[in-house]
Amino acid sequence: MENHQDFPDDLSYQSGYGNSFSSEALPGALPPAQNSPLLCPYGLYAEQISGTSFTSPRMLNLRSWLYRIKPSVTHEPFKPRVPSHGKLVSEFNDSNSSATPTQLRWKPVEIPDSPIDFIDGLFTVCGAGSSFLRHGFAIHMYTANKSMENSAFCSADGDFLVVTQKGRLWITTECGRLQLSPGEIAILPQGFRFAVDLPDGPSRGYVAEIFGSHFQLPDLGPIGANGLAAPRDFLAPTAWFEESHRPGYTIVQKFGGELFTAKQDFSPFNVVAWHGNYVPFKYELSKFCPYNTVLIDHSDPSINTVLTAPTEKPGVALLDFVIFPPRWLVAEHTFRPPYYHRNCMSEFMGLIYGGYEAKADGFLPGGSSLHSCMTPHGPDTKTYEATVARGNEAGPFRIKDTMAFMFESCLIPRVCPWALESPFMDHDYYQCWIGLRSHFTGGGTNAERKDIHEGHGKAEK
Ligand SMILES: O=C(O)Cc1cc(O)ccc1O
Ligand SMILES: [Fe+2]
Repeated sequence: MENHQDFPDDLSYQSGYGNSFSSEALPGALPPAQNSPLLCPYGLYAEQISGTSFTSPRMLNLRSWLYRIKPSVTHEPFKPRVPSHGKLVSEFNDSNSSATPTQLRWKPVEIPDSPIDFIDGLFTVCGAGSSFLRHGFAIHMYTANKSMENSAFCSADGDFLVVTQKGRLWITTECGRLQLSPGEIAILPQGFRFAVDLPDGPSRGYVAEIFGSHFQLPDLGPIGANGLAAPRDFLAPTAWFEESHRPGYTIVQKFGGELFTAKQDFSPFNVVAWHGNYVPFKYELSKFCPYNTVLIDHSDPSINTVLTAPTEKPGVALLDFVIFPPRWLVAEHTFRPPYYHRNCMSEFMGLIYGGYEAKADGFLPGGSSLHSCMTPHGPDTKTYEATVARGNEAGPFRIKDTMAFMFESCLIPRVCPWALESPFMDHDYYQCWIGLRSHFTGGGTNAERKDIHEGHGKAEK
């Protein structure tokens, strides 16, 4: 039995990142004046899900109240899943991953022909820190070709930010349903149960999971009150429930990177009404309103931050989600592609569609790259040569039909062995820079240079 085949085209959503929502699938299902009445309307159970400690400051406090047919606790004990998954990591150490300063790049991972759902198709590429210590992140990818069957997934470890790259996902959550197409992202917060159906068959994408922090919209500083990702473009689901008897229904819970299963005989999508601010969202990346340089020089990519998961240090992200969307390049006498650089933050990149402005070849939709802390990187030789050949007079140019993104973290990722040994690893990545020639015009001996500097010039000697 597939999960939930019948998503209507006109699913309704509620808008506004960070809002406090309320939603009823049956009129009057929300208790009017309190969260936890002795008896709830329709005989529902009240259940709270907390995404922050009870005592977190009001500005940061995240929680929702779910009114459901049976509470989540109604299940048999959790048991380690058989077969265990084996390719999910949530506490990165030298027994399961290794760090390397080498520039890494992967070709798009092929979606297998044999049946595989979102859970089994998920694998950790790299990450840092620990879900147990509530500080860290994991970057996963998934390839799947079939819907989850009679089961729901849940990460107790962290929030999922899902970037679909190929194939739509229909995601049923406890708060309602989300339809996700390539070019859209979903935030599925820690602890929420969800099921992934694949209406188009094969699907591939990226997931950033964060431990101990939640995504916020970035401050806009001098940009002002508008721009970048607008809160109203983030869509939360509306309440939807099913009251079906589902013998053998399995909750698959990711807990400390291990999978556990618990059986129950009903669907977990039995929430008839809910209210609160701890909710799943989706966002269409084409709605992003980019700001950028209008005269000279290349802006730092932080200007394109969609969401940021902060650490306790001001301005230092556990994980930033940054995009490189279509936009005009207009800077004068400027090297317009990304500059060559080394960064104390680590940069994982993916490509959803089109090409990426810093790489003429080799970085393909569905592929990825990792440039860790202080690892030098920048445009490939072809991009450099073509940019310089275009010269200073390049007019306004519109970057079109592309969507690349970056997960940027202050923590240094360790890479999982299956990612390092992957057949999709591009072992020749370094070659893309090897051809960068010296264009240095100040050659000669120090004495000759001194002469030139003092105006005697070489020819006069
Ligand atoms: O490395 C990358 O391609 C990402 C990136 C893009 C950019 O425009 C400036 C800095 C940066 O790290
Ligand atoms: Fe970079």
